[in-house]
Amino acid sequence: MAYGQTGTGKTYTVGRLGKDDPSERGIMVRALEHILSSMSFETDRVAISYLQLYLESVQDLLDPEKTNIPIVEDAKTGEISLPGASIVEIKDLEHVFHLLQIGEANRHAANTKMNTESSRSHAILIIHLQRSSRIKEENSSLSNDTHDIFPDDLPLVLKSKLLIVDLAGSERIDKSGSEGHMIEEAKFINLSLTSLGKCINALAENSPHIPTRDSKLTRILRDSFGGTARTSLVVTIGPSSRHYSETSSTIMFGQRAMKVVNTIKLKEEVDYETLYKKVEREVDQLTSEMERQQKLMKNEKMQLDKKLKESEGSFHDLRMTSNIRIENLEKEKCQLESAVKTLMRDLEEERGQNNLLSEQIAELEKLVNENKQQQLENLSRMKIFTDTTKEHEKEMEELLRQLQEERRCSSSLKDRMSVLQQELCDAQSSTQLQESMAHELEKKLTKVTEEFTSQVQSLKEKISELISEKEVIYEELKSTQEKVQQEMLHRQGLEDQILRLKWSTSDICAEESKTSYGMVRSGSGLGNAAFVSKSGKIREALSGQRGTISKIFEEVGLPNVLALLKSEDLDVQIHAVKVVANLAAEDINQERIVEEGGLDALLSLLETSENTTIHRVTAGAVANLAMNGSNQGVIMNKGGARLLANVASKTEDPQTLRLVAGAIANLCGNEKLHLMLKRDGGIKALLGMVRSGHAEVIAQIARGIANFAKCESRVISQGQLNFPFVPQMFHSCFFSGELLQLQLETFSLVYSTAKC
Ligand SMILES: Nc1ncnc2c1ncn2[C@@H]1O[C@H](COP(=O)(O)OP(=O)(O)OP(=O)(O)O)[C@@H](O)[C@H]1O
Repeated sequence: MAYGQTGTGKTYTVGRLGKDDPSERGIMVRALEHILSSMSFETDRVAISYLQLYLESVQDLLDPEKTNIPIVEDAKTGEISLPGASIVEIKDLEHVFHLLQIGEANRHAANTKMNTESSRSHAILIIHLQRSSRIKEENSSLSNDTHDIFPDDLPLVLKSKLLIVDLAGSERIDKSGSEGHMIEEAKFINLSLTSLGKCINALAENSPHIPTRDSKLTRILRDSFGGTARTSLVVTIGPSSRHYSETSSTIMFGQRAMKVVNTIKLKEEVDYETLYKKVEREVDQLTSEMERQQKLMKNEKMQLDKKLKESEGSFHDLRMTSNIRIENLEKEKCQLESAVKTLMRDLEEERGQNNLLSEQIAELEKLVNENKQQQLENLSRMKIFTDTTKEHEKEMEELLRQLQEERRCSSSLKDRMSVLQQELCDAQSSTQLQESMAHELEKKLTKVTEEFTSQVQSLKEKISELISEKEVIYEELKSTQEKVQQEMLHRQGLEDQILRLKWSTSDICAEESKTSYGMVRSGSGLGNAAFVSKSGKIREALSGQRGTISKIFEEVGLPNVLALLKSEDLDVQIHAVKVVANLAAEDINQERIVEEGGLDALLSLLETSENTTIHRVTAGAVANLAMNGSNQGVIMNKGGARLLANVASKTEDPQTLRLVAGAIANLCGNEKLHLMLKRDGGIKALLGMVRSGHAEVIAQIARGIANFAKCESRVISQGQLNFPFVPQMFHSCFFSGELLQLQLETFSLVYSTAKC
């Protein structure tokens, strides 16, 4: 900037053209001359705008019609631009002269006292410089994002702007001698210069606020003084002492301006246009390369398709060959399987024969078990035989296991064949490998076949061994059968003996049906002596028969006899009860029969059986057991009185009633059981049997009453005798001669008891 009083040589210093004499040239021409001499038209560009600021209006000196050009400030960078101004690119110095001449011609000037050609406007020459460059990353101040996209060899543009300002004169209005319109000019000039001075002052003082918006001059120069720009100020003064104050003011202005500290910054930015072109070129190259690659791929694909077809043809041939081989192998496999099946059939036949043998052995075991004597011997034989059979079975199992192994071998052969099939499928690329595998498989198959043949041979040998062992077993079986035959004959003899015993027992029972069992023989009741004297002969006969029974009993054993009480055969059951009844007649057997469970079996028969003979004979047996004092309590505890009463209520058979009455009569002999007898209905049943009217029944009833009364007489002193059945008996019975004595004795006892 050239600052100074009017006529002091600002325009002379800055804007002189010096077209013919280079020494006459001002800073504008010299600057452009210097730029043009150092620039390259390939990479660099220089253009100028020539403006004037007149009355706070920006005008284009190169195109005077453009007036009031707006001043635009970039919000981001703070750069000032004048969008409406002409920007003319400079090619050479002549062009510079031409443009500056145009601008000079259009500049507003007026005569002042100070200067006949005083510049009344601020002339501003803006030189736009642009230099293309390529800067590596380390030297670049560009943002990281830009470098991420274009990592190296970036097309960059260095931009610069040189403003050469020829300010209007800075003198005061009065001194300049301006009048009218010129006063207005002077005011605007002073306004802009004053605001320029304020800005310089603020910059010199590092004030936070620079008042650049006060005038258009400071707005245009905003990015050209202070901050990042380099500013040079030419101060022009007049040598005359008359202009002392102006000179002083100008110099002070210059001094303040010297205090302004600037920090220059290089302005560079990416040349996006060039970059775009470059990228576009690269895209074109890549597209053509891609098309070329696609073409190549297409050709390769065609070649590969051709090869694939050829491979498929060869693969088809290979598969055909493989299929033929597989068929051959499967045929061999079928043959092997049929051989295995034949062997299996033979083995099954052998097994069937062995099963038959086992069945026969089981039958033999059944027969042998029937005889206890021979059982142990037969068992030992059977054990030996079973062991032998188990061994044979083990051998058979071993053979079966071997056979299963053969089957497993066969299945593994199948698996191998399937693997071979898979491998054949996979062997698209290698026929040789396929053939070698098939050859190997054939070898394995041959080996397996040989192994199988040898195993079959060994099986055959084992089968022949089995056959010889089977013959030995047959011999043993024959001898065992002969022994069983002998055992059966022996058993037949034993069964004959049992039959004979049954018959003899039947005879004894027939006799007994007319008498009683041992109960009448025992002498616990009243009237016993008379009865014994009358039946003495019978008893002698019975005694002989009981001897026979005792012998059987000793031979067979009580448990076995008692077991027959539960026989399914009614005839056997009846005879068994009869035998037990006779045994119970003996004092020695009575307790033992109860201990061995005979009483339970008899009571069970009384409860469950519907057979009258069973009822009769069982009642006799219970009556005999009831003769024993210790048995009486057991009978009562097991509900014997209740069961006897139940039988008595169901039957009208005098023999049965006689035996039931006898049993209850025996129980009546035990004073401890009287309450239970009453509770279980024994006394009531005894009394109810009077309805029979049969002498022998009445006799037993009377005996029971006598036993009861005899016991009651012993306890009468401790309580009152309740004997309600006596009158009923008197009323119901008739007195036979045989029983008269017994009944008299009974009644006398009853009455004596009642009296007490
Ligand atoms: N160094 C110099 N040598 C010879 N002549 C000079 C010199 N400086 C200025 N002049 C002459 O002085 C006159 C006034 O100069 P100039 O027009 O450059 O002053 P100015 O400061 O630009 O005035 P204004 O501010 O009014 O335009 C001109 O005729 C110029 O030729």
